Amino acid sequence: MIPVSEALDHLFALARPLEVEDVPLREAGGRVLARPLAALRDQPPFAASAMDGYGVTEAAPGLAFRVIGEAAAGRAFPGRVGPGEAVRIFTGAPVPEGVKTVVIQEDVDRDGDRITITDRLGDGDNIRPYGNDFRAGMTVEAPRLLGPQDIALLAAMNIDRVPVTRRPRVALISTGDELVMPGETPGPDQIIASNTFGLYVLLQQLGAEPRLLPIARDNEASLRTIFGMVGDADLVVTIGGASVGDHDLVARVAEGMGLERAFHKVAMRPGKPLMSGRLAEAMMVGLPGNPVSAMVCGHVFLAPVIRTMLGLAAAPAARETLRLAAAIGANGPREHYMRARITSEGVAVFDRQDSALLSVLGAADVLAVRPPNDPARQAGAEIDVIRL
Ligand SMILES: Nc1nc2c(c(=O)[nH]1)N[C@H]1C(S)=C(S)[C@@H](COP(=O)(O)OP(=O)(O)OC[C@H]3O[C@@H](n4cnc5c(N)ncnc54)[C@H](O)[C@@H]3O)O[C@H]1N2
Ligand code: MOO
Repeated sequence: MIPVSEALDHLFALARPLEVEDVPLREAGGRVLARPLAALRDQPPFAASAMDGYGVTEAAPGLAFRVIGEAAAGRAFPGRVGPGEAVRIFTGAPVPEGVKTVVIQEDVDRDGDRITITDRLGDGDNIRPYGNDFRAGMTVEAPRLLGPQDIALLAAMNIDRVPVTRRPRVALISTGDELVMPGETPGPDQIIASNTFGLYVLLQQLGAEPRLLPIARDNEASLRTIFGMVGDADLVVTIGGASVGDHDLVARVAEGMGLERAFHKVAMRPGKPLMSGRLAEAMMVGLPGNPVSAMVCGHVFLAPVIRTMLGLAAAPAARETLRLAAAIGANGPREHYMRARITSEGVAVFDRQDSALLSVLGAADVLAVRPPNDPARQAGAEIDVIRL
């Protein structure tokens, strides 16, 4: 058994960053920017009014002006504004030549084409200077996971196609005679393939392209057949059959098909029988079958692997340090990822930690991480958590 950190090092060495593809801007959300992008223009491309009001050469309570025209967003006032003159102006409009300040309309009395500034004058000139948001050439750096705000910025920079890292293709193989798909009618000794679907969605959320392969049965021929269907997957993930039982055949069959194994068994709870290696062009990760073990390994190992393939920094799942809501007992020799919930009192670790309990995992919002041989802890003690 190797420690979690060593397993992650092996996984990072196996995970290859994928190639770059260009996508239309609106499809770039949730993708990883692969190369820096530079703004193609200045923003705003003219000094712009920040308010609805009147553009004037100077402003003070009591000053009066004659309104000589209008400037709206997308329709500039063509002339120059001189002393005693005002231009009706709207938010986003180019500020005409000569205008030094925009007086908001709430601070003005209007009578026909005459305005008089009242004594309620606010601060500032209400003018956004030319290029004060960004200038042409300003860059958005890569790698970067693009969110809605980034897309808005890239659009303003007039970028319509975005170089992103290709989505990793992940083949998901469930194994076991006992499994049927959700919606099917299980026999009396069968259960529903559940973590398969949890992992599918996790992978999707990570920016991968998961593919569900048919369930492999607990015999070598069936496993070989399904392994033969992984096609051009970058990552092959098996679920179950990873342990030491007579029907746990994944390692043997994968090795028969050329798996160069990097490790098998990690000193963690749950997730001990994890394995990984290289299988022809793909990377393979064999997850334990227990539903919580598979999902925990998804967060602890698959998520960092997918991020690495997407070109993001090879780093373990992010942790935060919080405080325990109640005392917990000593930990054993394996790093323990305990299902827990954040409450107003702190991190409440659930009593029931069996790795088959999806209902408990469903009620959890964090994994509380206990180092190997961590002594008993009192309420209020610090504890690291990984958000689910
Ligand atoms: N003698 C030992 N027995 C076990 C050990 C051990 O070290 N020595 N390790 C235990 C640990 S830890 C785990 S975790 C499990 C993992 O076993 P496998 O990876 O071989 O998984 P299976 O035996 O195939 O299944 C375990 C459990 O999970 C259910 N399962 C499997 N796939 C799915 C799925 N896609 N969706 C829902 N449920 C699934 C399966 O029916 C079993 O109940 O081994 C321990 N045993
Ligand atoms: O991964 Mo196993 O759950 O440690 O029960």
